Amino acid sequence: MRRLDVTRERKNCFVPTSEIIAVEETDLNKKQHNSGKWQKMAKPHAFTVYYVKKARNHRWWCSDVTFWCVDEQLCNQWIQALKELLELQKARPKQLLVYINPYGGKRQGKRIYEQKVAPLFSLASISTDVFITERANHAKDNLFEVNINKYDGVVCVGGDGMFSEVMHGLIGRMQKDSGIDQNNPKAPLVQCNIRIGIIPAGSTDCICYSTVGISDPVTSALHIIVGDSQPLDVSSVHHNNTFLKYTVSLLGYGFYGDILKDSEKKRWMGPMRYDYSGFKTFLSHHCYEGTISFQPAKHTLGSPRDKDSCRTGCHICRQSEQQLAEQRKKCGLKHEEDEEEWKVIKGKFLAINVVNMSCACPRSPKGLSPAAHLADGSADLILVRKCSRFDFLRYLVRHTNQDDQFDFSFVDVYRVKSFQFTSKLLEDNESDVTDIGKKHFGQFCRDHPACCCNIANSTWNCDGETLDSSAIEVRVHCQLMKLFARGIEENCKEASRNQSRVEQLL
Ligand SMILES: CCCCCCCCCCCCC/C=C/[C@@H](O)[C@H](COP(=O)(O)O)NC(=O)CCCCC
Ligand SMILES: Nc1ncnc2c1ncn2[C@@H]1O[C@H](COP(=O)(O)OP(=O)(O)O)[C@@H](O)[C@H]1O
Ligand SMILES: [Ca+2]
Repeated sequence: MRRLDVTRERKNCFVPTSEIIAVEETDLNKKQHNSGKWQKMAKPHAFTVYYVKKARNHRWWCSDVTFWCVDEQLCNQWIQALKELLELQKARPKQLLVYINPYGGKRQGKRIYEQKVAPLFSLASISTDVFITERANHAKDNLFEVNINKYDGVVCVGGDGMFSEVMHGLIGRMQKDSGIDQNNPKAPLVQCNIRIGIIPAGSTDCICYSTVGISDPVTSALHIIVGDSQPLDVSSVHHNNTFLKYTVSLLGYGFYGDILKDSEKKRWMGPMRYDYSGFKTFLSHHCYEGTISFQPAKHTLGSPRDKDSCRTGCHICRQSEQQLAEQRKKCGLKHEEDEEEWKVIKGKFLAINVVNMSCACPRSPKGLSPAAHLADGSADLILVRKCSRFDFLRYLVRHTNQDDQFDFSFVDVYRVKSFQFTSKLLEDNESDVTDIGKKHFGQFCRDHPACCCNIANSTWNCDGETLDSSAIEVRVHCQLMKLFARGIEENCKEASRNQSRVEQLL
């Protein structure tokens, strides 16, 4: 194929076809061609290639380059050839179902979608059915009714809560269609092959940040367009053989549960509500007593204290994927009895966090567990035992800097595949239902009334949704669903430098 010269003073660049967004014949009436030698062309022809340009900090944006030539046939041949190359990109979505939460974050979801995302989808010839939610659970309910097979993916515009809603709709629908009882905590769940794309427009946007590396609507739209795919572990939460919720990011009791509960009353403050409630909860310094049991994740190679983080093409997640495939071959969807040992820990805790991913977000760029993996079939259990306010502050500050947040005597971290928690209050009530006196201690610790140990239960923060249950059972389901994402790319700065250094387009 002959080469076309690249016009303008732009540096030449190399773009993999997988990152070309669209190719269009250029409207010469709109495009100025009064620079360089093209000015002298009697009747120029041109086409424009739109492609992904990688900037710093994992940010992507849509750039374009226009090629001019005098030969109309040659120009058309190039357009045709490039369009055929794009047709070969089979992982790209053609039809998407979009849910927008107009009240998430700073209430900008609709504007963000219309101004930043819809034009890119249209450029990439993606058709969309857009649904603006009118109430909580609207998207979830709708997902049980729509003809889901019509779509190549579902996009949610909002925060982690909105993502959680869409995920519950899709996973729930999948289990219902396959006759799986979600109330059975041991039921092997059916994988959800319809990918979800997240356009961040919420308050924390931790799921987007932890899977793409930045909370930026344009970057996320481009990940959807190029058809990226990132498998994701999902944990199910049950109480007494009753299904409560699924979680992919943070399941937190104590500190993060209390922040969430308080912040819900301050929704009008927007994302700032978390700073306000965070400060208030920090000052209240409540700790909670209970029993934790967990099964360590022995199948995975990594550890929560690893220095390396989960990155695009992570070998630890790939190894778990292989194990999963082998297990499926061996047992199909049959449940395999799990006899592995349970470890039990009793104590007083300021925070009990179970995280399926790092939980990195703009507030905490490394996240709650920097070495957690997106798709290894395990979660990191972080226990912050009762300590002084000062020590707890030191711990929190380490969420925002490079220091090791697990290097404290009052913090323990375990990689687990299942986990259970029962609050002391519930244990007492269950073991001694007749001892009515015990129930009247109210908010105070019986051992030391002056300490901050709260006899009342905390609530669970389940991906930003409150969950009131003082006893739960959690199980990690390896790679239960997929996102339009590629994980966090290594050496992003290096990649963007290379992109502009290499010399040829195609
Ligand atoms: C002295 C400085 C202390 C700073 C500590 C900062 C710690 C931040 C950790 C953030 C962890 C985030 C885990 C993600 C949780 C989200 O799923 C949840 C809901 O998100 P969304 O639906 O988008 O609103 N967000 C939260 O629970 C907020 C936690 C904020 C804590 C300050
Ligand atoms: N139209 C709506 N009105 C009220 N709540 C909604 C609506 N659509 C979705 N929700 C709910 O709002 C909650 C928070 O949404 P989210 O997009 O995560 O915003 P934020 O990040 O600010 O919490 C979710 O639980 C979701 O179910
Ligand atoms: Ca994981």
